[in-house]
Amino acid sequence: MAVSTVYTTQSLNPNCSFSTPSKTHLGFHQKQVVFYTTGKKTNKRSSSNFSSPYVIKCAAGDSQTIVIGLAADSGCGKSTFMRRLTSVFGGAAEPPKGGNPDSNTLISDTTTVICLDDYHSLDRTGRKEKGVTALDPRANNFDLMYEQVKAIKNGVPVQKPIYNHVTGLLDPPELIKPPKILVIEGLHPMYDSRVRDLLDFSIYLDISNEVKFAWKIQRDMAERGHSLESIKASIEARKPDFDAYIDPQKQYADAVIEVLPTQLIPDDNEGKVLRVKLIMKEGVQYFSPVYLFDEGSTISWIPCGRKLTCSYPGIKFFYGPDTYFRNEVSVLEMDGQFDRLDELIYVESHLSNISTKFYGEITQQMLKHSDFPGSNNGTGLFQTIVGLKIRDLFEQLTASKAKTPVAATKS
Ligand SMILES: Nc1ncnc2c1ncn2[C@@H]1O[C@H](COP(=O)(O)OP(=O)(O)OP(=O)(O)O)[C@@H](O)[C@H]1O
Ligand SMILES: O=C(CO)[C@H](O)[C@H](O)COP(=O)(O)O
Repeated sequence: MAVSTVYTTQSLNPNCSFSTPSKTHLGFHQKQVVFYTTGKKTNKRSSSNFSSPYVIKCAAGDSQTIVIGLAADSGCGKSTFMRRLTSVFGGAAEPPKGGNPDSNTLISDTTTVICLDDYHSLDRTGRKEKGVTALDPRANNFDLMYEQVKAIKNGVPVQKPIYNHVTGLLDPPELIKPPKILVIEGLHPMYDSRVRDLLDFSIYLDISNEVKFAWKIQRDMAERGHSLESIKASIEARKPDFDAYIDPQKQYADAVIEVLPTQLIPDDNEGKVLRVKLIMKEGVQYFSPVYLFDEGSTISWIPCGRKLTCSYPGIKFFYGPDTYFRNEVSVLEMDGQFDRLDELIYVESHLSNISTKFYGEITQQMLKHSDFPGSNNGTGLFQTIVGLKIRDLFEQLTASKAKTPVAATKS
């Protein structure tokens, strides 16, 4: 295999050099390679696959990107969470300017969110031919994911492939420059131990089957015209691989947002009122779990009354210590939904360690995005809180790095 000219990122980082890839680096499919000369495509590619055409090695830059992993199944609220997170840092997130209109990447001043679907090694037809789902590790290129996340973390731009959800094909790659914060979101951010070890913080969105089903119906039936039968069939078809490869990642997460049916309405099967748990691992550097009233105590709180308007079935909070996959955790739980979002300030004022910069910041964020799904319940509240904790973690990590001399080289 001859590699001619590759897209050169050297102009962006003079510390980098290139070499041809090893077999391992190319991984599962090494036949289809894209060659570039300074952004111009010079050789054809197969639509069925794409692997990185080169290996980049760079000396240390001045800055290091902080990497956050967000894992969840498809349709479980990752995009909504990302919009809340980006908003905490100010500014809107947009696809790369002038790039592929079907890019899955979102860039704002501080954050770049890349979707791990872009590391599918098999396109839609390829998966069908091999009889594997996108959740199956064999349909994903973890070698490339690891190399590229590591490169970005070390301040090196990469040419990341794009999985096109419109066509089901792998498109030519896009340039990803190292941001201050890189979020890798998708099915497998914590599956491969090498990628997992690159994460500074990890989150898992754990949506129970009942709720997932209700959300899928809402989106795919109401908004996309799918039939009830096809939605059920698609959930069932994914379930074995979801259980085998996606769900186990939650054991590694620093924070889990678990979404369950309410316990306030007996035998509820509508899935509209939700019980949401924020499970926060203890002992994570730069992350101090949020607490209600008194740290470490076990507390059950019904805030409805004079200061919080509640209609049926009301609102119930719970806070306390627990264990989760043999780790010590703190759990904050909210069951029910807010009638008036402006009154959330009452709840916010009873929470501590929320990493706000001013009184009422959570309420302000929630009001700002009141049209996002989950704004009246624990999903929106806890996503906003995790966003604030990530901002705090980023600021602490940046401050600590500023004090530490930069190492001579990084691998
Ligand atoms: N907190 C929530 N409350 C109610 N519905 C929600 C919530 N979050 C997401 N949904 C529903 O799920 C759908 C998918 O949400 P979103 O696009 O954020 O998920 P996603 O994980 O990014 O999906 P995909 O991976 O398929 O792009 C929304 O259109 C909405 O119907
Ligand atoms: O689980 C998924 C993550 O988003 C998708 O189903 C997977 O990426 C395949 O996408 P498509 O259905 O568009 O071919």
